[in-house]
Amino acid sequence: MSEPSSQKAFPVSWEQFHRDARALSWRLSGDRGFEAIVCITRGGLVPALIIARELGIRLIDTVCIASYHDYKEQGAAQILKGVGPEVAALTADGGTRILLIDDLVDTGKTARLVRDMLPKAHFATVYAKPMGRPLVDTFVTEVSQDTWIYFPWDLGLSFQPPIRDGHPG
Ligand SMILES: O=P(O)(O)OC[C@H]1O[C@H](OP(=O)(O)OP(=O)(O)O)[C@H](O)[C@@H]1O
Ligand SMILES: O=c1[nH]c(=O)c2nc[nH]c2[nH]1
Ligand SMILES: [Mg+2]
Repeated sequence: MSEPSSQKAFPVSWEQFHRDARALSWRLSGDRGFEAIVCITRGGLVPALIIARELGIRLIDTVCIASYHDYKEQGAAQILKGVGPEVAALTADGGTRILLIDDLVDTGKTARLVRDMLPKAHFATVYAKPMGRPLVDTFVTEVSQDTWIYFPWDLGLSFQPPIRDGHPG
């Protein structure tokens, strides 16, 4: 997906991401019987660490999907790797004891692919946009469809021109 300049920017710091992933952990806590986390790489790796730590889940696997090949073009979504044998053993009932994690749902294309693989898994994301929201069971913050979320692992420190010099923000 492109990141047009007309989109609103929602930059997220490491501290804020940690706080939001913890808030998601709170929403997922309680006696829910999750035995494994499956995170959708790569963005799901970071919240999966935080959620696994908070919920005490040690069996963690990945579904590797490549759908946005760079910041300009959205390529066809491709599953590069499915779950391994330990998690596959939990899929006979559709995956009710599996917690699926991603950083965000946008159009829902990625979520739909994974839902097809694990239809009864609980799907949780930190952020959600309206188009993808119906595919997510639990999330923390919704942003508008025309908002681009900037994750801390994609950002760096840079000079900010003073607002009076025409800073776009
Ligand atoms: O709802 P969608 O429109 O499918 O978009 C959401 C997906 O896009 C991003 O991943 P991306 O494919 O950019 O790869 P990455 O996680 O490796 O950065 C994000 O991490 C989600 O997985
Ligand atoms: O860094 C990102 N921010 C987003 O808002 C987004 N939507 C799809 N893929 C995305 N990646
Ligand atoms: Mg991703």
